[in-house]
Amino acid sequence: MKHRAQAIVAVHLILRRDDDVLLGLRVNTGWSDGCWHLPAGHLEAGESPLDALVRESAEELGLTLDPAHAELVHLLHYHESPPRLNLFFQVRQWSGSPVNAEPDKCADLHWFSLRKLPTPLVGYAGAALARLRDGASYSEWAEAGSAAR
Ligand SMILES: Nc1nc2c([nH]c(=O)n2[C@H]2C[C@H](O)[C@@H](COP(=O)(O)OP(=O)(O)OP(=O)(O)O)O2)c(=O)[nH]1
Repeated sequence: MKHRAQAIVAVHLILRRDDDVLLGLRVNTGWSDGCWHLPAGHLEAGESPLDALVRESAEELGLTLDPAHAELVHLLHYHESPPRLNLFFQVRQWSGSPVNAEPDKCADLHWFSLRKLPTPLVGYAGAALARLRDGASYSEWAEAGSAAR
């Protein structure tokens, strides 16, 4: 019998202001707390990745995103059990100003130059941004490190 993988899907927002990107400092989430990370969220039942991106942007940042302005720029397969498909959408136009709408889960929100990202940064987010800078639309990551392809 075939064993088909059942992957968890997570969407990530690369909100771009010229050469800057918006990152949040995770707290009280139970995963990578104390690290900077892109605004992100898990796909919920019945949602498309774009639905999830629009919902998470509103919940976490108070932003209204037009899905037409979201460009899928990278897919990172995270080797874990279950595996994770991490989708990265870049957005350069939006309505409203980003605010920290979930201060219980995010201690700080800040714009950073893509050339000078903060530490500690969630490893695979930094890897995806670096690979994207190199023009790659696909990469793989395992906790021990990345296996870029
Ligand atoms: N590799 C890995 N990534 C994880 C784990 N848990 C976890 O939240 N993440 C990452 C994937 C996404 O980047 C991001 C989404 O988490 P989130 O906590 O922002 O998700 P969410 O807003 O949908 O909230 P929830 O599903 O935890 O209730 O966190 C994990 O166990 N392994």
